[in-house]
Parts: sequence; structure tokens; C-alpha cells
Amino acid sequence: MSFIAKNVTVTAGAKTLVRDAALVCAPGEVVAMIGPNGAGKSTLLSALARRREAAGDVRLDGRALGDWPGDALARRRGVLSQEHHMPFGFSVREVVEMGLLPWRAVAGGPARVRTLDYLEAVGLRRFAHRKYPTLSGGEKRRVQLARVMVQLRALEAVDEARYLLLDEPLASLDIAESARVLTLIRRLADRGLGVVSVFHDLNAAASVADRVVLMRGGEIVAAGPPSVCLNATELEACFGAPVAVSADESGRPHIRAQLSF
Ligand SMILES: Nc1ncnc2c1ncn2[C@@H]1O[C@H](COP(=O)(O)OP(=O)(O)OP(=O)(O)O)[C@@H](O)[C@H]1O
Repeated sequence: MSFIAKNVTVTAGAKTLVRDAALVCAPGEVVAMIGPNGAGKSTLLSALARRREAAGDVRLDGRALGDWPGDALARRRGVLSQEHHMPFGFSVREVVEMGLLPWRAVAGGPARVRTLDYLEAVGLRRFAHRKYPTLSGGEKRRVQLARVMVQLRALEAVDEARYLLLDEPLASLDIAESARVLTLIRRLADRGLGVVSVFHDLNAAASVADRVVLMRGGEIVAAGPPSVCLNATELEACFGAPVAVSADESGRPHIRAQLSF
């Protein structure tokens, strides 16, 4: 049981955006994708999500993504993209309940999902009746995370392995909400979900990831546990800028950019 990608290559015209990428995420694991702007992180994530045409082999629990029926795949794999256009004035609760759609044909499916618990998990229960377009950027992001979690029934025990693909889940979040979402990501993994997430904040990645994948120029240049991959030599080569790495109180790497005034 795992989410496995091999030989993933994404092109746009004559340009290769991602070359020959490979990645594995097992249930219970957080895999963080990091790298400089334009490295290909979002492109690879959207290829893993099957939202972008790509060459290669991507399998969820042994079955090629293309062979999964749509609703069954949606119940096993949720995707938080960077952009979520909601053209109509849905309420927050209605947006979260969109996560129930893949459960329509499942006996007892939607009725058993307590959507307000999911809004509680992202700290937005009090916003259930607000109109989604009136929310701030960070609030919208958390509502979308709640919707994707509902889609996977992420707060409930189910027999099948589920996987979350997140593109910058901390974008637009303040320090407290970032901490809430990071804690939530770790708890979901500890409950057995596999999580693959793009992070810009290297310390956030270091704090929550079991493994990190470093990308540069469309290629995976290093992969492994944070304590191995997040060292100054590797990061300076990847980002092309000086960094200082120390260990925090739990022994995880703590990364700072070196400023030159
Ligand atoms: N359709 C496209 N045509 C041409 N180039 C593209 C296309 N889509 C993406 N790119 C380029 O591919 C590269 C990788 O983009 P991607 O969004 O995957 O990077 P990223 O690592 O997620 O960056 P960021 O950290 O800035 O979000 C970028 O240089 C981008 O400009």
C-alpha cells in the first residue's frame, strides 16, 4: 500500500518542466517537496494528482491512477491546489460539503460525515454560515483544506489507505494558523494518511516531514529524512544562497538564510 510515482516527466511544448521524477509516500508518512521558485514542485504535484498530463507511472495502492474510477479515486486521494475558483456565493458549509460528492453512491456515505467537525479542525466552525467569497485568503485556504479532508473522511477511521496532496498548505496563513495546520497534517499522518506536500517554509517542512524531496530545475536532486537532506551544503546547492543550519530542541534541522546587508 502506497502512493508511488516513477519516471514522471512533464513537458510544455519543447520545454521540460519535470524530468524523470520518482517519489513514494506510504500511509502514515509526510513527504515534503521543497526547492526554489520555478523548481517544478507544483508541476510535479499536479502530475501526481493527475491534473496535468505527464509521462510516467503513478500508482495508488498498486493501481495506475488512470485506471481508478473518478469517485473511488476522489475518496482515496485528495488534492489541495494553490487556486480554488468558486464562482458563486456558496456558504462556507456548502463549500465544505462539496467534499461529500464522491460519496453520493456509497450507502450511508455522506450522512455519516460530520462536516462541522472538519471546520472545527481548521478553526473555522464559527464561519459555517459565512459567504465563502467574503473570507480572507488564509480563511479560504483553510476551508478548502476542510473540504479536501471531508472528501477523504480524514478524521474518521476507514479501512482503506488515503493520500493527501497539498500545494503550499501554509500559503497566506499566520504563525498561529500555520502551527494549527502543521499539527493537523502530522495528526492526519499519525492516523494513517499519506501526505505529500509542497512547502516554502523549510522549517515547517523540517518540523513535520518524515522525508523531504529537494527539487531544482525540474529534477529531484536529493531525497531522504530531514536530518540528512536539510544540511547547509545540500540546501546551498539547491537554492543557490547561503544558509545556516542548526538543530532545534527536538534535534530537527533549523534553517536560516544568511543575510548580507
Ligand atoms: N504551461 C507552461 N509553459 C511553460 N512553462 C511553464 C508552464 N507551467 C509552468 N511552467 C514553468 O515551469 C517551471 C516550474 O513551475 P512550478 O510552478 O512547478 O514551480 P514551483 O517549484 O512550484 O515554483 P514556486 O515555488 O514559485 O511556486 C517554472 O519555471 C514555470 O514558469
